[in-house]
Amino acid sequence: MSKTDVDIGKSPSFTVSVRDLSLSRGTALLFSGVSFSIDPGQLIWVNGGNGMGKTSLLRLLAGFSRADSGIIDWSKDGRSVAAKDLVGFQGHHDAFKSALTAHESLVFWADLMDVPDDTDSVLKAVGLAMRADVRTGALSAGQKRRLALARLMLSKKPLWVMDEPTAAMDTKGVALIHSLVEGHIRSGGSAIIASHNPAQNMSAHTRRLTLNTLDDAPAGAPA
Ligand SMILES: Nc1ncnc2c1ncn2[C@@H]1O[C@H](COP(=O)(O)OP(=O)(O)OP(=O)(O)O)[C@@H](O)[C@H]1O
Repeated sequence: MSKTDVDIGKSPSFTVSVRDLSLSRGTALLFSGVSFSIDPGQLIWVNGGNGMGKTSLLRLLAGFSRADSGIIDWSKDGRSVAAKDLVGFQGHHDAFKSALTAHESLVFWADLMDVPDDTDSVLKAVGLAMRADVRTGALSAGQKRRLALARLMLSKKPLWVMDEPTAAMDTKGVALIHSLVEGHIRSGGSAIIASHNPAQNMSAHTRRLTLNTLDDAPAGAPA
């Protein structure tokens, strides 16, 4: 493990299996026939145009909503577990209270997630050590994204589900995300990333899932 790798504890053996998932919104079929599985050390890159259902799929994977049909099985050490036991989610909304400082926000989340308070080290890892005492309401958009990344590291969850993590990030921020995800995967984690950008080879086991159905043919499994 290198200095920036995330310690996710004793390498858990986990798999998330998705079988024949379909989801509609209103009268529109977003996707159907989506099947894949992800194991430690793997990365799945979810592509698709605006409104194709990337966020909706990620929310299913995080256990926040239910599919119309199909199965998602989250398993750890051979036993089915709840999504929250495996998945750390980084979405579009940061969910930080604007009156709390960056440091206070992470202390709050560490307590809520019942994980060790490694606040200082994760703030440093995302380049926010010097902004630790700034209210989150006064952070820039990119700094808020970095803080959300720090919370994801803090969560110690083995599967990172990330929705457009590079949005609002500068070039250094994009490189930082790539290296943190690489480190996470190297230390036995995995990641599912939705992005408009082409897939990045952050893992030797990178696959791509393209959502392009919207009311027509089923989306295929990742190549
Ligand atoms: N709760 C909801 N109620 C009704 N429609 C919804 C709901 N959530 C999503 N949708 C619709 O489902 C479609 C897919 O939305 P989603 O956010 O998953 O797309 P996306 O691929 O992430 O898009 P983008 O690239 O623009 O972020 C959109 O047409 C959206 O309006």
